[in-house]
Amino acid sequence: MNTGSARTPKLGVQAASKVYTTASGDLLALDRCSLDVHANEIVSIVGPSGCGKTTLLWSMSGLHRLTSGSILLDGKEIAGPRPEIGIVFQEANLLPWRNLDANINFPFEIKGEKPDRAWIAHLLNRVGLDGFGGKFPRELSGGMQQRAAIVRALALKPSVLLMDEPFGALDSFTREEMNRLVEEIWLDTKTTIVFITHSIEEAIFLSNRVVVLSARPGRVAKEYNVPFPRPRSLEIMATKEVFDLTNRIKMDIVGERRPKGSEQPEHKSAEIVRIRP
Ligand SMILES: Nc1ncnc2c1ncn2[C@@H]1O[C@H](COP(=O)(O)OP(=O)(O)OP(=O)(O)O)[C@@H](O)[C@H]1O
Repeated sequence: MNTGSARTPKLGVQAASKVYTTASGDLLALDRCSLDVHANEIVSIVGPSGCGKTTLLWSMSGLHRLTSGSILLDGKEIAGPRPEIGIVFQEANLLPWRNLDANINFPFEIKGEKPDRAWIAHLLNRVGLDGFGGKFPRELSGGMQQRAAIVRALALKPSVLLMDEPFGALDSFTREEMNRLVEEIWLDTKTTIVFITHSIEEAIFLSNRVVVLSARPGRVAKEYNVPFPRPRSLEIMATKEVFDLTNRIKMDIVGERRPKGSEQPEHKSAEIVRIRP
């Protein structure tokens, strides 16, 4: 499914800046933010609230235009949404008047393409929604709706899946279940995933790399490789190494949140930290 080479990042963010024009003036959300995501990686993006995570993800999807800078997919600049890039939002956004099958078919109808039924059946089975195709969103729990949203995105066989805090609204038990599901799907498909979350535990559980953004305007402040073996069992997640890494990232975010007076923080190029398993 992936075509990126070892040299060319699957998704490249180059000096991305985004200014929102608001009633009270211009707001710089991203400031020359650069980041490479390699094929088959799961990269999580964390950072203080309002630092520009969603802005960055939407820019990566082509849904948001950057003020300056560029987004490259397999080395080629993108100028708008691309079929190779799927996205899952915090809300499942299923159409309430369509049943699950019809919701999953919807993007294909828009594109005038035939869905790959065998692949969709495989995905529904993978996420435990076998036999639910005739159900309407109101008949499904929040976790089931989000699983359906993941199937809808993966049905299009994207080579990159962008996930914007997809499990933020779920209870912690369902959230852990969903994290295991994403890991399983990734082990299955090796789809490149960029995942935004407020939960450092979730980021560490899922990722090959965790990227910490600075306080707004967002830039990459730090990166951590996450070398723990997969599947990441409860035992692995309870180790001192995971605990220490969680705390380091927490401290980074708290540090970024601290008021820095009127000066803009000066960001050095991102430090890459390697943790031994
Ligand atoms: N459409 C918009 N118009 C104006 N300002 C916006 C818009 N979208 C986001 N912003 C502002 O840009 C900044 C970054 O927002 P963004 O949602 O990208 O941050 P975030 O890190 O995802 O936030 P959170 O952690 O709260 O989810 C915030 O100050 C936000 O208020």
